[in-house]
Amino acid sequence: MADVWQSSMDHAVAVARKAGEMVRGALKDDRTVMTKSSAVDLVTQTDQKVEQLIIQSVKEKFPTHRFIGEESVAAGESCNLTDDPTWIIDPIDGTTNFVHAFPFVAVSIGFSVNKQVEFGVVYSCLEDKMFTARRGRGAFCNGEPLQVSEQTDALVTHLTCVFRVRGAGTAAINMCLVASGCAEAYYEIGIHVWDVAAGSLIVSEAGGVLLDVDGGDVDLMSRRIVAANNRTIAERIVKEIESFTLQRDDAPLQS
Ligand SMILES: O=P(O)(O)OC[C@@]1(O)O[C@H](CO)[C@@H](O)[C@@H]1O
Ligand SMILES: [Mg+2]
Ligand SMILES: [Mg+2]
Repeated sequence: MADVWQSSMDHAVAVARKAGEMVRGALKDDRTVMTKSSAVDLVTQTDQKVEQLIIQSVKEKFPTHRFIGEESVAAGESCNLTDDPTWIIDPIDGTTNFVHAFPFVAVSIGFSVNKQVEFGVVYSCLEDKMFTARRGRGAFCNGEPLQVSEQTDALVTHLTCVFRVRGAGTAAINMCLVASGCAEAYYEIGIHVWDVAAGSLIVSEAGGVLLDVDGGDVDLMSRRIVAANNRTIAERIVKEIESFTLQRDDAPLQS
């Protein structure tokens, strides 16, 4: 049966590649850094230009679709997920890495309909790795199928004291490492929906498990996530985490 979202997904892959070219080009230029919510929340003109590039090109092709983009939200746009087809965009996931030319920098595009992620595209642009997933149809890296690891002993991306730990500095790539079988798990409290919308589908389509840090179902607006190769490891991580609650991404704006 024809896939109604295939042309949107093809467009996402094409525009992510273009965005990656922009990011690679910008690495050769001066990278002027600004801050957003705190001294460690960085943004560059490249983040803003890449988001404009993606949104503009999607608007031309799919004028009725909606957007949640990191830099648009930072500029005051709302962050509410509706049932409408919605592009959830992190133009550069790993801005700190980008500023330092640390080679893990991703363009992340998730696409949801009826609040369900239909496809995810994460382009690790300095590695030239294009991760894709379509709901119900598997996850791929540069066209090769992805499968989570079968290990029962965990290598974890991000913070924890009981497992062996690595971190790429980008939620999107950390999740693709789990999907690729290079790490068994990733967890984080403090991410935003644009960091994980695409990566979450890539993990689940590669056979992985997603949980909230309290062990319930994952909620992409809650700013908390555990992604693992299997339920046993996900639940072990849930047991170890001292969880806390942050203001949700879709909390009403303060006036
Ligand atoms: O602001 P950016 O670069 O889009 O994203 C910030 C980020 O890279 O920082 C954290 C690193 O662990 C992750 O939560 C998240 O993906
Ligand atoms: Mg990000
Ligand atoms: Mg970003």
